[in-house]
Amino acid sequence: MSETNKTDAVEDAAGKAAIPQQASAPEGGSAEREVLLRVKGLTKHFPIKKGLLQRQVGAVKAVDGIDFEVRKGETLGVVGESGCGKSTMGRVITRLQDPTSGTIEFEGRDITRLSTGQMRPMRRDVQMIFQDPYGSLNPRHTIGSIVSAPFRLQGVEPEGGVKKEVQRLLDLVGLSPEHYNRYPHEFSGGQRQRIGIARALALKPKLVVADEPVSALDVSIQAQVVNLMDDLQQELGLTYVIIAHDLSVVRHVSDRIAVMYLGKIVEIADRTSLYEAPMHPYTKALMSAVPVPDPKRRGQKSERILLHGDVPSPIAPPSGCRFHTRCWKATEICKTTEPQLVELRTGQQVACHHPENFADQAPQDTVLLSAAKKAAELVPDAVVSDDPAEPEPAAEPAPAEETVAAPAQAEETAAESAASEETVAEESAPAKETTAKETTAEETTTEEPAPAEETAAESAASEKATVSEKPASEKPASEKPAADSQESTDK
Ligand SMILES: Nc1ncnc2c1ncn2[C@@H]1O[C@H](COP(=O)(O)OP(=O)(O)OP(=O)(O)O)[C@@H](O)[C@H]1O
Repeated sequence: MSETNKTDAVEDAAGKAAIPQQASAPEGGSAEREVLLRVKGLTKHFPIKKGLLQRQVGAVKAVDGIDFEVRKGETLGVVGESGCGKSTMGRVITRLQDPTSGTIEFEGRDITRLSTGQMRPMRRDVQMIFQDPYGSLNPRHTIGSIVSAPFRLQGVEPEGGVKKEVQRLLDLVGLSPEHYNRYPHEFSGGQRQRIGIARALALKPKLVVADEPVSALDVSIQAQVVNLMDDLQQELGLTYVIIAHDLSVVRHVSDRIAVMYLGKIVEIADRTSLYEAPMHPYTKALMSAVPVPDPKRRGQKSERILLHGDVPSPIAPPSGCRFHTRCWKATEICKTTEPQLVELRTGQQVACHHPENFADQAPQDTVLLSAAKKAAELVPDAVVSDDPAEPEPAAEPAPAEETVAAPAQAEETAAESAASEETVAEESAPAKETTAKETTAEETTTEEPAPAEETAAESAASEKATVSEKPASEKPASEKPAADSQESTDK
């Protein structure tokens, strides 16, 4: 968002979103900047306790060893499916929650173990914007009281007095200073989010962590809030970490993007590389669900990679690569050895044994796991017609050969899989025979659900999934790939 040159608002395929398209960040520009936040080996495990003695019987591994840096003035987007640990990561790096292990450095200073008192001066520099503009403002407090709270808590007396400064902040976020004495219920969702932003900016922070800042808002209002955050970044030199599951929003706001899966960062790269040449299969599947509002691509067919199966439990994540239970490229090494996050291209770090758009990191390991053959499916998106009056043809069903593996080495692996299916007795039915009741090998061995696991499952189910987590046959008719001509392009 930092090097944004706003151009005209772009409508997406459904003609509804109006988030401004940004100019690409100059190559390498972001990398040259000073590091503001450095996170190393960060973990956050929530203990699961049972019995009278409340003995710990396990842990939800919400964040499980992540490393990244945020540079001054940049926007780092963090994406991933529901329950992958994005919000927990945001709360831990702002020290709203204590990490289990790892280190967090802010401006070169280790803040990992600072006490609440020691953290107080740092709170001015690190602020958070919350997802829910309805729940994050106290309904009994006036806007003036809410926005001035940081001054009271920090004992800061702004020049010209608190009221004048609050009114300036309200004006800065596009609200009338006369709203000072009103209550949150008198405002719309978008206005409330502006109030939350004004509160976060009161103490002139250096880093703002925004957790799903626009997901609770109407699409038209989302664009306004995104624009506002962008303007404020340029005006105040802010650094953002923006957590979101809406890939269109992340694409428009971020300089670099980190992709999380089950508590791990699987890929981190600048926006252009990530969207144009994703290297982790999971990133590729996520990106295939992003609508491209490019008039030149009208009339062309596009395809989405539909991942089968639920996200595994963060209580007992799969061995090796955590994505191997849903990956169409998974081989034995993926099951046994955890891939490290390494820089395979300049500025693009990936944790994968068999990356896309790059040389295979484990070329000796070529035999696909049986689960890999039914892990993903290629679903043709609806053809977008040039003529808005012309009805869109229904998408063709995916040809049988395409149902097993996704692009790149997919043809080869699909052919190999098809051949080995006939010879390997233990292997299950081919992907085209996948039924709603089918489970992967890991699913059958997953431990009995614990309360937190249920929460994760519920949240996963309620997510407006960019990558559908259910087999197509489980979905309502309106969501089935063949019928979702407009809806699928909206997501
Ligand atoms: N306080 C908590 N106690 C126990 N488990 C928790 C707690 N907070 C989060 N979790 C679990 O940690 C995992 C990661 O949750 P988190 O909210 O960070 O994910 P997320 O990627 O932000 O998802 P969403 O997009 O739905 O908010 C989930 O399985 C969740 O149930």
